[in-house]
Amino acid sequence: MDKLLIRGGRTLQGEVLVSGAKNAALPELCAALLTAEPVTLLNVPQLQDVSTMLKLIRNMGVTAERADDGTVRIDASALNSPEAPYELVKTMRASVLALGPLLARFGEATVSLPGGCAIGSRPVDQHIKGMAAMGAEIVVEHGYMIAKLPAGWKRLKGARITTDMVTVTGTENFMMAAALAEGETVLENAAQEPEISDLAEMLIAMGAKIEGHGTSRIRIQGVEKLHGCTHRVVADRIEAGTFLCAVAATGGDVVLRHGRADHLDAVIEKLREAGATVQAVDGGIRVQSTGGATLKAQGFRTTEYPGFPTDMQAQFMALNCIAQGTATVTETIFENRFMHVNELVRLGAKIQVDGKVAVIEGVPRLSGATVMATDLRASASLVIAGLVADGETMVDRIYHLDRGYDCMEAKLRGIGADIERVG
Ligand SMILES: CC(=O)N[C@H]1[C@@H](OP(=O)(O)OP(=O)(O)OC[C@H]2O[C@@H](n3ccc(=O)[nH]c3=O)[C@H](O)[C@@H]2O)O[C@H](CO)[C@@H](O)[C@@H]1O
Ligand SMILES: C=C(OP(=O)(O)O)C(=O)O
Repeated sequence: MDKLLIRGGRTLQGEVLVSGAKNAALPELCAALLTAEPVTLLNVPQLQDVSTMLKLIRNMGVTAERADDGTVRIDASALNSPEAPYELVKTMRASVLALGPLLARFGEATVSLPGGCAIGSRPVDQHIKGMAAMGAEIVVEHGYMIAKLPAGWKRLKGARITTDMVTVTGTENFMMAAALAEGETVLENAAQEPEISDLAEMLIAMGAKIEGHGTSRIRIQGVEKLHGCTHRVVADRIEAGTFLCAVAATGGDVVLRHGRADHLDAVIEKLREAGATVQAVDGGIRVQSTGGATLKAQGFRTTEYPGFPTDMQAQFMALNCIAQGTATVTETIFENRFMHVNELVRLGAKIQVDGKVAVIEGVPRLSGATVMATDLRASASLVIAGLVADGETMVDRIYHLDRGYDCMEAKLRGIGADIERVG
């Protein structure tokens, strides 16, 4: 099993190319199921989750070709098996995004329940509630959501859907299903993440009628058919945010090419308050920092976009570990997203957790050790901690990292980090 070996203490300088967003590419690969015409996605990141999603849609009779330059061509004209089996869904929760497109295009879907994961129980009750509101008959049996249109129906029916909480993949599933439904769908309490807007723009390029994406009320007028399109996947704000935290913590001067500062307001604000200089520059983001104890620890609460993203909580916590002062971090989205804390403590961090709240007291130095990654962003926080720690840090179980970071160690090496993958 691959591990990352990091020799800490280097500052980072140069330029990093930010990849396409995992959380946009995954729903967009599913959106290609909505049409029988070819769809081309550009800037698709090289990630394990993308490979899993391609496997999932190929399993449905879809042709999907991936080129080294990030182009993926999908032809779902021969879609013949509307099923997302447990073996694939269990490794990637985003498989639930097949539910809406399959129901809309094929009139039925059998999608495995994803089950819990390291960061929380992550139920899909809202996805089920929304599809049912559009008329789908949906039961949960033998670990699967089995959904179909009522007898005699050709399409889902538009509906008003108000979810109990803001759900990102829920909003995406409803938007995709509603694009081909009969009549109007209004999504209240919709997620506003940039990935939602990126998906909406792709759907609009396919002929969908969508308004209000990027706000909490999205209106979709269903159309009978969608056509093919070419769409470029938006830059990954979480990858960019991860590099921002890494450079702020180690010190250095790095430009994140293609990074979108306007998608990272809450994180950038905190990095500035911590003492880093972060600016939007032409075609990217520049971060300059003197690193370590010159920074001040920053408290924050994770919330839905445009608030501080839960997917950045672990990485910012790594920075807080070596900053001056004490910070309180509250995780409000997932009930178990502090799995990185015990591993950071193994590196010498001082952190106390009480329920949703972690209190981090900055220490002058971390010292390298072997640590274990437990989920995707926890892995990234351990890499950042390893970059600032004295001596060698070995991060084990980096298959979690490979799920969502495109060539992370090569990108870090390119800006001066001493990091290598070992078997
Ligand atoms: C592929 C993808 O885009 N993943 C992102 C997406 O996950 P995902 O879409 O799974 O997360 P949600 O926005 O749905 O989850 C938000 C909260 O709602 C709860 N919930 C959600 C749906 C539901 O049916 N019932 C329910 O109780 C969840 O358990 C969680 O507590 O948004 C998360 C929150 O920003 C990010 O961390 C993930 O990176
Ligand atoms: C939690 C994440 O992803 P997923 O929803 O795919 O598990 C993430 O990207 O941090």
